[in-house]
Amino acid sequence: MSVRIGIIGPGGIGRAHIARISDRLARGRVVAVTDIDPAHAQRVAEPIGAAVYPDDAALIDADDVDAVMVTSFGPAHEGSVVRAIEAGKPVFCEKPLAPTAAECLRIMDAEQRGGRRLVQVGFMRRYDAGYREIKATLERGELGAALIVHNRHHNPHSPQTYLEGMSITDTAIHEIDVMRFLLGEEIVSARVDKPKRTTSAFAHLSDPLMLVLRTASDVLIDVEIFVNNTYGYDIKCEVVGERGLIALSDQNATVRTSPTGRGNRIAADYNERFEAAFETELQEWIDSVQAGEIVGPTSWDGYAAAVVCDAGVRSLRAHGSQEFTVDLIEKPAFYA
Ligand SMILES: NC(=O)C1=CN([C@@H]2O[C@H](COP(=O)(O)OP(=O)(O)OC[C@H]3O[C@@H](n4cnc5c(N)ncnc54)[C@H](O)[C@@H]3O)[C@@H](O)[C@H]2O)C=CC1
Ligand SMILES: O=C1[C@@H](O)[C@H](O)[C@@H](O)[C@H](O)[C@H]1O
Repeated sequence: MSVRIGIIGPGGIGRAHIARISDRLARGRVVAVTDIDPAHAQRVAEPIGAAVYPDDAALIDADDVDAVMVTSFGPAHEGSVVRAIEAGKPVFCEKPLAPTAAECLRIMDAEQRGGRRLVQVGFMRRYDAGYREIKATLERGELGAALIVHNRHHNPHSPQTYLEGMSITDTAIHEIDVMRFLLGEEIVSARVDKPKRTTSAFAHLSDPLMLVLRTASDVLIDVEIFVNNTYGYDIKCEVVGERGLIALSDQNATVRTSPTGRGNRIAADYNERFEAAFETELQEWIDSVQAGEIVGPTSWDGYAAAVVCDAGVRSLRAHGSQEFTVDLIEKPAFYA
């Protein structure tokens, strides 16, 4: 039998996930929808024959909802995730698990009180073939130890609702998580430097930013964050090892040559760039729900990334260029 999924807040990414589950993935079905905008929920639910619920609590408690997806905006995540945990239902929560470490700690407390793992966080880059190849290469020791990592995270445009701080908590959080995944260690400090501002961003936003992180073993990581580059969704990651470099290649399988030169397309958005990763991530989540054992990125991973974000946001608010320590609690045995 298919896993019957209820989705809370199907905006941009939520609708893309519904399309994946309905058209391309196996063993899952979206049967319930809710959104803070009921007319929007109705529009999303109708074509897939799903039921509409007035709020997250009603959807979570519905008898025919086996598992919950939370794709509302970050500040609304904690309430829905905790409700799902308290109802004993597996919950896939888009990143960030929550925008601050304090909210993530409350989610972890609820999950531990319930006594079993129910939460998977939507850190989809862990499922990307390029990042997996980098991780495997580092683990085989072919490049010696990693010393420095350069990252680029560009978006073409950010909306007016994208506020100061989100460059860290909503955007660079992908790099923060994937650096922990690749290097297998925690980040211990964060600093934000502010370069010259672009004229393409809304006035309330500092853009671009440079986030500089240091890990427990002293690997230095930089993340160039630019969410109004005007040209595309551009992601780079290059690890400098003791005996060589390894980097993500451009996302395209082909390179086109024409009278204007040689090149490839830049992805327009996260769906185009990471489609394969999203599909693997969601299929593994559906299968893990069916198997009764959740296996993807945990609440601890969501919390550990949020603590780094907290330090980065503090540096940003201190007008940048000041390093802040990342203070993690001791990892509970529950998440070992
Ligand atoms: N993994 C990835 O690459 C991506 C992850 N995301 C994450 O997904 C989440 C949603 O992002 P988008 O889809 O871009 O946002 P969006 O603004 O397009 O959609 C959010 C939806 O949630 C609804 N909503 C807001 N508060 C709600 C509440 N309290 N209860 C129910 N519904 C509520 C809104 O009405 C809207 O339909 C964010 O946490 C974002 O960081 C978004 C894009 C890509
Ligand atoms: O997760 C995502 C968005 O929420 C975020 O706002 C963008 O900056 C990221 O590129 C995208 O992958």
